[in-house]
Amino acid sequence: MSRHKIVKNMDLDDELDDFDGGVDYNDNDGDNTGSITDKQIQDALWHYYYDVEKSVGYLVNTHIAKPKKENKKSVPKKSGPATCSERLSFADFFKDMPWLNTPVDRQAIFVEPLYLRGGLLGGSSDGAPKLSKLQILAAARKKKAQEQKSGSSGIEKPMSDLAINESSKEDTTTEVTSKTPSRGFPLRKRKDSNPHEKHQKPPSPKKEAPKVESNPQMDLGPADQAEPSAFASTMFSSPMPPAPFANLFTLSYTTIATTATDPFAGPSPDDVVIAAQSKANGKGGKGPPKTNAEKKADQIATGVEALKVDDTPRARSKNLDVLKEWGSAEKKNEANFVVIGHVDAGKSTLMGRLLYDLKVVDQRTIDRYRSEAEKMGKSSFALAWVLDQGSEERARGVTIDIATNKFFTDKTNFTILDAPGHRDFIPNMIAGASQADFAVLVIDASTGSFESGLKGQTKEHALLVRSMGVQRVIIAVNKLDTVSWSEDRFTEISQQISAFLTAAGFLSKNITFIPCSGLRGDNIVRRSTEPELIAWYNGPTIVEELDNSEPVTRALTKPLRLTIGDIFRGGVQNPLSVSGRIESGSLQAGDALLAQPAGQKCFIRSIEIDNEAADWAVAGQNVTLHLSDIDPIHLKIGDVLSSPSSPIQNVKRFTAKVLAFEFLMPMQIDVHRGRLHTPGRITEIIAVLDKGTGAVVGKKKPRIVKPGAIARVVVDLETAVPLEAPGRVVLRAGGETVGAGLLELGL
Ligand SMILES: Nc1nc2c(ncn2[C@@H]2O[C@H](COP(=O)(O)OP(=O)(O)OP(=O)(O)O)[C@@H](O)[C@H]2O)c(=O)[nH]1
Repeated sequence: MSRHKIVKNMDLDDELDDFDGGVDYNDNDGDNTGSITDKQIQDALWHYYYDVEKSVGYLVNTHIAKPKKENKKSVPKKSGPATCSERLSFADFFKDMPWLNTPVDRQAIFVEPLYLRGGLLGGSSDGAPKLSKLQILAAARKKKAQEQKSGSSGIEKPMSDLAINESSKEDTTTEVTSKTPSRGFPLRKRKDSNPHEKHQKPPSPKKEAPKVESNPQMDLGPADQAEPSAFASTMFSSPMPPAPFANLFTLSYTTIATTATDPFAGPSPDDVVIAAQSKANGKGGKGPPKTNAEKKADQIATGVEALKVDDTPRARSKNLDVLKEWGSAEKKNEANFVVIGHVDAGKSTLMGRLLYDLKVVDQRTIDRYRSEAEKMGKSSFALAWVLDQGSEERARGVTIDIATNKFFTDKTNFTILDAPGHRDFIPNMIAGASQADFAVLVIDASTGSFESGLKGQTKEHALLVRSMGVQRVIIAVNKLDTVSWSEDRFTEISQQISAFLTAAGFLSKNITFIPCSGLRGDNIVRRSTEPELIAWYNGPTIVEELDNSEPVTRALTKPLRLTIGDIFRGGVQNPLSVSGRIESGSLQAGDALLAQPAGQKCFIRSIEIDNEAADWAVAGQNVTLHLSDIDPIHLKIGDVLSSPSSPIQNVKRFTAKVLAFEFLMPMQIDVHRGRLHTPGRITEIIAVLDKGTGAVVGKKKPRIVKPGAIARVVVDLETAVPLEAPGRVVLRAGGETVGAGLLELGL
């Protein structure tokens, strides 16, 4: 705790009550020596860090024991110890400290060595220092360089900052060649030897160091002066250092009494440490200004960080005609589907079963999950663990983030995007839905669960995927084993959901219902053999229905767009990689990319598709791109990569045609587009539109839009982000989805 905080927390009366010390402070015998005021006591305590004994000693010496006259003599114009606002000399402050009472005959005099001590750990002091060959070589080089340069203002290469050892050697050697005596301790680099500072400031005429009253034997030229430590700065900083040398420190131990200033004028060492710690923890606060050494260390660290990426070799483009390559390649359909539905509907279990029955996951893995899940008392979640890999997801039994997995049928390569059902994780569900070609909506058919799901996320998820452009949905009427494979229950659910989905804009031909049990594996990969079920259903399984999907149309000829879904850093071969689905266009190794919103250019070093190297990729494919020529700080999840020749623009304002999930009015919102989300505000409602024709209905500029209506709204964002028509956006406020729709125009 800092001194100031300690003082704040102290009760002065308590502190005084604790001490009697044999002195009667109220004993006023008419003499001034006995009348010590509260202020004087408080000042004494403050002055002596609440050391009661010292405070009393001081008060007794000053006001009681010594005659008034003498008192005045020793502390002129003062009736107590120096207050905070008054300057206090170190001689006064430390006068009772033993180290300043060293008898004169025992005081040491510092004698400087004549030459720099060379060799290991200073080496022998006989004669001239022994220098290494490297030192001699460096000295000769330095001397030559100095002769060639006029003055001392040459600009060093920023790279030389990285050669810390080398430069320190050079400094030392320079000392030798110029016969400047060493002080016997390592010298720090001077402020004006920082090349970055030289770039910023024009060279200025050489200035004289300020004259400080000191022992001439101990005088150091500014070039030799080390920078003070934080503690030294606090305790010994010169009272009025001229601005240019404010950060230089003179080790004038013999002048302490004359150069001392208020040691508490700046932050205490504790405060410095606390500020540094809180800064390191990212807990706000600007903290104390950085010393030159710290700034330099930062610059070097930044340089090294930047080098890591810049060092990555750039790939040469093969200049392929990617669309031609794509046309002649052997290819299968590729489809991404998102699995949606209310929490605990059985989404992860169903997908785990699908992967298990298709042998994407082996028996041993499932057995391991089962025994681990049993230990946690969650044995029914073993199949869900195929997708729920996070420890928190497993402990809580809920999906938190989108889980992806792949499987292949004869016709199609599928990517599963298993979305979380819990309302708290809707933003992650939106991210998954934004990459999906179609959706599998899982409904819990067990008694009561279907009904609560309808009130929960079943409808919200379905509306969201429709608003995000998904046209086809397969409904898995799940957990039918819990209702004895009841056809009535299946029919009831199908009718209600069908009515809702068609109202939400899905065409009947794009909606399919399949009765199933993910836990048991009925109608997932294999057809059910349950007599009660096969008595009334002999339609396709989930996988058969997935495989019946129409091939996805790809926006191959449109400009390249890829939203970053994940970022990987620190790989040995690939220091920076990103993954995501190519929404439109194509790319190849060696291509330049523009990362928005940062506006930074980078290059594709190499490409991976399904963990295999590839030369190119096209819209619809999920890719991992290894990048070069960009600092990772310019990239984050949700950013968009595009081609520099037809870049996506950052917009701060747009109009959108949205379906209102809740009442809409001018209000604060969050705008979601895939993984990207940013705060903004609905600033204007332009009109309410007819659902079928899109014509304006009612009066223009209404003040409010009812749930279920479609409206054209203007949205202003806090920061510009990459958005363009006809992108899909979701508007959320207070943890609820309030609307979703089509971006019409960036303004
Ligand atoms: N009886 C029965 N239980 C099932 C079936 N499918 C899933 N369950 C159980 O339902 C519970 C929830 O399953 P999950 O797969 O985690 O549900 P989820 O929809 O993925 O949950 P979130 O992702 O957290 O929303 C687990 O205890 C499963 O064992 C089923 O077909 N029949």
